[in-house]
Amino acid sequence: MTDDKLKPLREQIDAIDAQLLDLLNRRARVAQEVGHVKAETNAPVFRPEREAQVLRKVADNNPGPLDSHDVQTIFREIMSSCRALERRVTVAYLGPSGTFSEQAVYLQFGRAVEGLPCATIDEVFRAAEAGTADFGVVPVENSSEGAINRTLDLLLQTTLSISGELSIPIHHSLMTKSGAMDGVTRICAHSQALAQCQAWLNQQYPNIERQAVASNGEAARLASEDPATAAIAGEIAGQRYNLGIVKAHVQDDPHNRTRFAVVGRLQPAPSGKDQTSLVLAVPNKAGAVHNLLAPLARHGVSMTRFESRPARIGTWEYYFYVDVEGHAEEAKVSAALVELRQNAAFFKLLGSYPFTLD
Ligand SMILES: O=C(O)C(=O)C[C@]1(C(=O)O)C=C[C@@H](O)C=C1
Repeated sequence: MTDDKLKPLREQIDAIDAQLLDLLNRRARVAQEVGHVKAETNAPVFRPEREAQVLRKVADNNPGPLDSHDVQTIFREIMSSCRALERRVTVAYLGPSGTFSEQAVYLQFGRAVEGLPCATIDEVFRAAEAGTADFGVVPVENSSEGAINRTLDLLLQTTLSISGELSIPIHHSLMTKSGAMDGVTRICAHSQALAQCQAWLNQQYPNIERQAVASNGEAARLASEDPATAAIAGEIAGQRYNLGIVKAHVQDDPHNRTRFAVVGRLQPAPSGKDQTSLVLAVPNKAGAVHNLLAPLARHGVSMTRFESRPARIGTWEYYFYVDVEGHAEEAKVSAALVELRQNAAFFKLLGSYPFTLD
């Protein structure tokens, strides 16, 4: 009875799927042509500003009933597959596979990329600097634990630019080989994850040793090899290493998120809604920071982030990591940057890129 009713509806879906398939391949053939044009001039395959515009447009024009975020996810994958026909880009990230960094790679680039897992954040930068990877994806900041200091230090030294950013929810699970805690003598995770679950661990397992390891993915791998080791990691890492969940969502803050930056040699053109990141330092005098930032207000440029980090040269001096709204090529941003550069003891433009955070 139900099947009788379903049959004509499924026939409609089949007919629409055939049209979609045809349209998708027509789009792919045009992308191939774009690829040929780019190859003639050695132009970059990945154009984040164009992808951001396509995604904004489909969300703006979406009549429903599909949710706009879901439509964007579909189009992200369509563009990823089309891009891969031009050339498959390689993206380095903090591995092993199963980490939140890997998840961030797929969220930003879609699935049709070559992921290159690296053992450390330093290696991610090196891979992109050496050209082994086209881009690197690195964690910048966690909503409960603050800045990822190693990334901030490397951004200061690198020749790469920031070409994009994204933020993803971070849900940690406690996992073991058996799915239970019997016989477990240590809990492994990245130091950030241990910090993000500290209150819960103090309450539930105050007497089990905690060990910081290179990544949550590495913790999951260790737990898969040793029944006396538990891992705190994302569920994807647990699935990859066949772990059982002892308890899901053990992070102290249920809204825990991490912001990632995409680094590479590419400097994206303006997309219409962009953000610019820079690092500044001022001489250690009263009012210096206030004076330093005055050009932003004067030119009507909004600051969206301000983070300080000790310069570690023995005196109380700081580097300031600043994000502002707009692209460095926009007149008012460019004018403010010229003045900021004049006032600062140190000035480094990290990059302008499409604004994508919610
Ligand atoms: O417009 C381009 O430059 C393309 O290569 C096409 C396309 C797409 O599929 O829409 C694919 C890759 C780029 O990153 C941007 C967009």
